[in-house]
Amino acid sequence: MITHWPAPAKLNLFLYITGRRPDGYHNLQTLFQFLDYGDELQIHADQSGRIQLLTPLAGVADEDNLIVRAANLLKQAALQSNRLSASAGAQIAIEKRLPMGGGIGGGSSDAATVLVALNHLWQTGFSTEELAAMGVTLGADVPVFVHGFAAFAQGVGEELQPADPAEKWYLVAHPGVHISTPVVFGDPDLTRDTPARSLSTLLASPFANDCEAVVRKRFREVDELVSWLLEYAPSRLTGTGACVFAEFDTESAARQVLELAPNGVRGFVARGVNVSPLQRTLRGD
Ligand SMILES: C[C@@](CO)(OP(=O)(O)O)[C@H](O)COP(=O)(O)OP(=O)(O)OC[C@H]1O[C@@H](n2ccc(N)nc2=O)[C@H](O)[C@@H]1O
Ligand SMILES: Nc1ncnc2c1ncn2[C@@H]1O[C@H](COP(=O)(O)OP(=O)(O)O)[C@@H](O)[C@H]1O
Repeated sequence: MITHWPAPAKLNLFLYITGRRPDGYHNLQTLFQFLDYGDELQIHADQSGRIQLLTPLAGVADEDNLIVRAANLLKQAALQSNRLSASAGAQIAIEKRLPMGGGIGGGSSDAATVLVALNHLWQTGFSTEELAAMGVTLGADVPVFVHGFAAFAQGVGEELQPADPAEKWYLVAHPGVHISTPVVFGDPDLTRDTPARSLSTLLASPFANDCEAVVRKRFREVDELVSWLLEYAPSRLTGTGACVFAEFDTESAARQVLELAPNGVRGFVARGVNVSPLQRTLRGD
């Protein structure tokens, strides 16, 4: 019986905005890779009929917590298709390591881990595709965490194609500011007309993030952090921020730079991985 389930972080190694859809959402071309670092969930299936979160998150009501929402979503879908009895329940605890709203996908990853873990523990037999389709209703990044392979994503992030980028070491740093995703996507200066390109063309070009210019313009802390990291290594924003990452060939090189981080900057060092730690746990690796 698996009781400990990883919920890894992700990076957007590149992120380009290729257009705006009639519903206001933006079409993206982005390359997702996982980090061998993240939250850890303890999940016990029981017969209480209830989903219990033993470790509430500060500032997030339990009913809004993506962990609870994912568990309820799976339970409802399983009840509707007669895969589960109403007495099925779960106790869930989380060790939260990933900064919330940092562009490294913590909430989405927690949700994906709950979907995958409870599908396993409750033996509800949903396919990965079915779990991903449930997950996308919780957030655009949930499907990539459910599938568990590094991926080139298009559309609003739901069209996934497996990818195999180099597994570098990363220093991921948080400048201590909160950045709202809708505010970034609503900025009139956002580049939203980058021409769509093939994956092979994108992999052969320098990687960039179209959100970075507006985020650096709005947040001096991000601007200064990127400038500082660029003195040591190729560095950029992940997602819509606030985290930025610098890439290194070795763990020790990344750690040396982390030790020099300015006051107010929190960070960690982790390896990029193309198979998610969640997949490895499920496969018993
Ligand atoms: C752009 C990414 C890249 O990973 O940013 P991060 O959240 O990781 O920073 C994500 O796909 C984000 O996904 P997620 O954080 O789930 O976004 P949502 O809650 O669905 O969207 C928040 C708001 O951002 C805008 N939005 C989001 C995604 C998108 N492709 N186009 C948009 O215009 C919309 O205004 C939407 O109402
Ligand atoms: N389990 C959870 N972990 C993190 N955030 C959560 C969770 N449940 C709900 N949220 C909400 O989702 C928002 C986005 O979280 P997160 O996925 O960490 O950021 P991002 O999408 O920038 O990577 C948070 O600001 C928080 O309000």
